[in-house]
Amino acid sequence: MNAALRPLGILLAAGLLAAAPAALSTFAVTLMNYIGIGALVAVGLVLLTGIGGLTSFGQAAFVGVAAYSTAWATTAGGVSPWLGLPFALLTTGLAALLIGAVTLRLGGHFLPLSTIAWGISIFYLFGNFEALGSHTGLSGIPPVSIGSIALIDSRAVYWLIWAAVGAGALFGANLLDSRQGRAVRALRGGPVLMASVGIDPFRTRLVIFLIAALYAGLAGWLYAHMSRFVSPAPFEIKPSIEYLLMALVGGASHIVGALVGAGLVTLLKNWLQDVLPHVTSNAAQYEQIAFAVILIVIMHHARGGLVPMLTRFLPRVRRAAPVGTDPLPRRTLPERGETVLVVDQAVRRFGGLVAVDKVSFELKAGEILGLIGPNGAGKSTMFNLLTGALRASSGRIAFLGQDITRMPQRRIAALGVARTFQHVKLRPAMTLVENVMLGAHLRTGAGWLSGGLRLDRSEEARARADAYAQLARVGLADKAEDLAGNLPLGQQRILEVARALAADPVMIVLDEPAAGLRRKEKEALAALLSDLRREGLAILVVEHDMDFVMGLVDRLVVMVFGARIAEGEPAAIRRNPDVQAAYLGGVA
Ligand SMILES: Nc1ncnc2c1ncn2[C@@H]1O[C@H](COP(=O)(O)OP(=O)(O)OP(=O)(O)O)[C@@H](O)[C@H]1O
Repeated sequence: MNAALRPLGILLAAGLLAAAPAALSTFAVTLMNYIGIGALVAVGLVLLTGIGGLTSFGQAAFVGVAAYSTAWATTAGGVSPWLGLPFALLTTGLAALLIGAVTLRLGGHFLPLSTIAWGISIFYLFGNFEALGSHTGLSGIPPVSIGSIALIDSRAVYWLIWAAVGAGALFGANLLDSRQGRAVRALRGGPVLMASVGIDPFRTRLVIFLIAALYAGLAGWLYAHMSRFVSPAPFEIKPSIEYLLMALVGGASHIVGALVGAGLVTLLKNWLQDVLPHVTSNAAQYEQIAFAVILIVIMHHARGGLVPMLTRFLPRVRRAAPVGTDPLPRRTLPERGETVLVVDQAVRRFGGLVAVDKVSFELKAGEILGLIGPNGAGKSTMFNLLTGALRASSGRIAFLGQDITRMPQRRIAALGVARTFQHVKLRPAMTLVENVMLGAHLRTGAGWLSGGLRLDRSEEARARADAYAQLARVGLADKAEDLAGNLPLGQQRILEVARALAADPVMIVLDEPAAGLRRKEKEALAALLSDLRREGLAILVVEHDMDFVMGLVDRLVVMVFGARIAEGEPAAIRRNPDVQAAYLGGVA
């Protein structure tokens, strides 16, 4: 949305919402309350599913855990509903952590499947638990009171619900524009990308799963004190699917989409419940069929949902470049000439295939080393061993004197190893500057809460200034606010170099950085790498473009069939008969 339109849109929406209780009938206000509760759950699902790519069919069960918790605490325990809220969030949070810890390590379809199992089982638990009123449920739940005013009337509860929706939406939007939010947005880029910039993908998944459950928990608390009665039915798998539908219809990757989706699905459901009994005696089944049809139509025609479909026609918000902000502090690099990397007899086998066969070499600060060899020689595998993306079968790799042979990728990144990828791994829907800021994850420390509450602004400003500086360095500053997915492939490679530099590394490893670059871009890249060498960085380059490599590197290591067949200065390598034979015609 346009920068000027956004506050105007928010003001208009807030004005309409504030006028609604006075303007609408009691029935319509009650409907609005249900929309608000649905919207809260859907905001959590936007973060979890739309942005993080983790599908949950169990959100209604989390709503139920919270609703039952507060119902039980306030009826059997006699505590105030305000105390019921932290209790409800605690039980929901614990349930989410438990389920998340068990299932989030499993990839593929395990999460959706296990959330279905969780959604079904919790429904039966509620229904069979005497203390929770079995299938009859719990009644007599007290309303929430503010001072002496009990929020009994739907017009009174309306304010509480929509204040919660407003706060929840704001927290979600803030979070997405923060350090941890970028981590969530990077989840779809895969674990190797995440770990290469020092992010723990499992932890990120677990926390966003927890946050989505807490949104559902807040909705459950509101629901229990609005209805003043809870029974198992609203928390089974069908409402879970409806919540998911809300997020998908509105636009699974937009917070506003959650609100729009909740509105549309609730209104449609209400309309179907009015109309279908006149048409069929099986209204409930036909309602499900109608929702299934809508879901299929959306999947086919508007995968991103309605909000992105509409905002596509509006100009995107482009932030101004930072002015006068200090960038992030930098580490002290090792002295030039100091050995930073020692690879000693590294071996990596894939079954019977030896992809890296007893390879040894060293790399010094202020040096560019080229790793060359024909296709399948084992260069990328060697790279993956150095960065921790793969473990060596035997041998030893040391970085700055520390044994990193079996170290997890994230810890190696934290020591100062940054990389680019042969197959570019960027987040296309994030801007260039956001992609680069991802690289600075370990140099910043803002947590989830400070991101959501916007307490991270000064650190964010410094990280942005730093990212702009890196983009300026690689010649992409004028495109800083463009989406990375719109860049030509060659420039995407350069953007990966900027992201690697944002980590303030001691060593960068570049996997075919010149592939797809035009001549002028190659020259600019070579000039940049020479500058970095002068600054004392250790640089390792895998490259097929011999002209580029020969004019740039200090030394070359040549690999063929996994083994190192030669090492030396470019001129000597050019003359080496073994190398010429390996390349069938020479490298010159
Ligand atoms: N995960 C894997 N499982 C099985 N074999 C693999 C795996 N990764 C690489 N290999 C094999 O190891 C050998 C070395 O591959 P690698 O990708 O490291 O070569 P490369 O020198 O980087 O080649 P290219 O220049 O084509 O990228 C190849 O035979 C490849 O098929």
